[in-house]
Amino acid sequence: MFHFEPLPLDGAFLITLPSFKDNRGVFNKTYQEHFFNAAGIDFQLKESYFSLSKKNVIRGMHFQTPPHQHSKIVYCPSGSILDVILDLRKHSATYGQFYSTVLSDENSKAYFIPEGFAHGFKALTENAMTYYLVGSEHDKNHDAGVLYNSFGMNWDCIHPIISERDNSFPGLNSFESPF
Ligand SMILES: Cc1cn([C@H]2C[C@H](O)[C@@H](COP(=O)(O)OP(=O)(O)O[C@H]3O[C@@H](C)C(=O)[C@@H](O)[C@H]3O)O2)c(=O)[nH]c1=O
Repeated sequence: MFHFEPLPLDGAFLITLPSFKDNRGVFNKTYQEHFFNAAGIDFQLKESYFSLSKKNVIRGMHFQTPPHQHSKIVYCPSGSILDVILDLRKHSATYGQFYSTVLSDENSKAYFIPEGFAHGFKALTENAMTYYLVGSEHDKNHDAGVLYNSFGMNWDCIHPIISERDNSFPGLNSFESPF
């Protein structure tokens, strides 16, 4: 069974995926419309992708701006990541607040991340896989971000491996949220 834990950031959930282990290995279910709807989540899949990251890679904090904003389901089928979501909804009581947790092949946890959030993570292992189910198609002109170290998250990482683009995002304080 899916287990949906509502997070303190309204609309976001930490999900425990159904996981079946036997002598061959493991089988995990990542999405089933009926159960997501029953938990109050309306999600329409438009795109899916995954990344593989070296240990201490930080990717984020990413989102797509309106009218291409999206919700997404994120999980880690292989290795482990420290995964972070940041509320960018201007009228939200938790604007600027974040939540972080470990997603891994051991714990079978996933996030449901609503529209209006930024998302990022640090790879805790070599070859950490991050898998996404996404509610809108990629649009490079609306692909945006907030600087990963500008909102109070302790990444516990002195020399992260990070892209130039991610390092050039505005900090949360100088960011005008479109959400
Ligand atoms: C996200 C994305 C990237 N790309 C391209 C752009 C670029 O050339 C290459 C790598 O893109 P990035 O550096 O943005 O990859 P990455 O940093 O892994 O991007 C991901 O980061 C995490 C934190 C998320 O939340 C995801 O939604 C996504 O934004 O892939 C697509 O073609 N489609 C896509 O949907």
